[in-house]
Amino acid sequence: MKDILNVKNLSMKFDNKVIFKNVNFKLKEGSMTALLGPNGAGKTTLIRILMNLLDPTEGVFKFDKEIRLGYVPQFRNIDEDYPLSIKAFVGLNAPTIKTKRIKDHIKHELEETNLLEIQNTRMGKASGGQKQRAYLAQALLDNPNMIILDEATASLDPRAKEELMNLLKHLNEKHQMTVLFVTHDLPLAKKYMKEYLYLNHQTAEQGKMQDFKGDYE
Ligand SMILES: Nc1ncnc2c1ncn2[C@@H]1O[C@H](COP(=O)(O)OP(=O)(O)OP(=O)(O)O)[C@@H](O)[C@H]1O
Repeated sequence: MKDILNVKNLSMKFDNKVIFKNVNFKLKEGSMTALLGPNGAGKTTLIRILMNLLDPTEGVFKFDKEIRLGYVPQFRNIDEDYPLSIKAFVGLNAPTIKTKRIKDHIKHELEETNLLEIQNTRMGKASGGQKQRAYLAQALLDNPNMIILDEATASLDPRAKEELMNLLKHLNEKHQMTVLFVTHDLPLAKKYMKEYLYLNHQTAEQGKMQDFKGDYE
């Protein structure tokens, strides 16, 4: 498998505070990587840099030119009276005029994320797992071949966590989706992820998930 991301000598400082320095790593196409590290190690900062939302202090990174990036945040701030249905919420990431092709695409992603049967449920009434899967469906509308998830299982119950992880596994195995998954949940990462990238002490270490020995919690 080819490398789809090459990060070289990446350093980040906020004011004079060094978050990480000289970070080097590569990700392979179709890899499933847990981005691990204690609070404040810079996981979200690294993701924001990779998504071009923040400039690193030093260093470079390069995605393969065929990469289409999707991003799934941790769901939050959806009030109980939020009016949109799950289907309408997912469709926010599609053109306003819903042609048949677009409607079919939305339906396909609702199906892919096990939301089709409850597509008319209001987002405000949906469970945490359903809301989180709606965010995933939204991201999938962009046809990404790499997806970054930032603590997407953090506030889910155990069953909803497993369901989301099984979806990621399916996307990885059936659609060769490359996955980068920020998490503090080591047991979950050990069960579903294949590789790890561990940010700690201002540096990054990479390896096979089954060999991860860090114990930072
Ligand atoms: N825009 C900013 N300006 C100044 N400091 C920042 C900024 N963004 C993040 N930081 C600091 O950078 C450090 C790394 O934050 P970051 O959110 O990347 O860590 P993290 O590994 O994602 O942590 P957590 O696991 O708690 O989410 C923290 O000390 C944070 O306070």
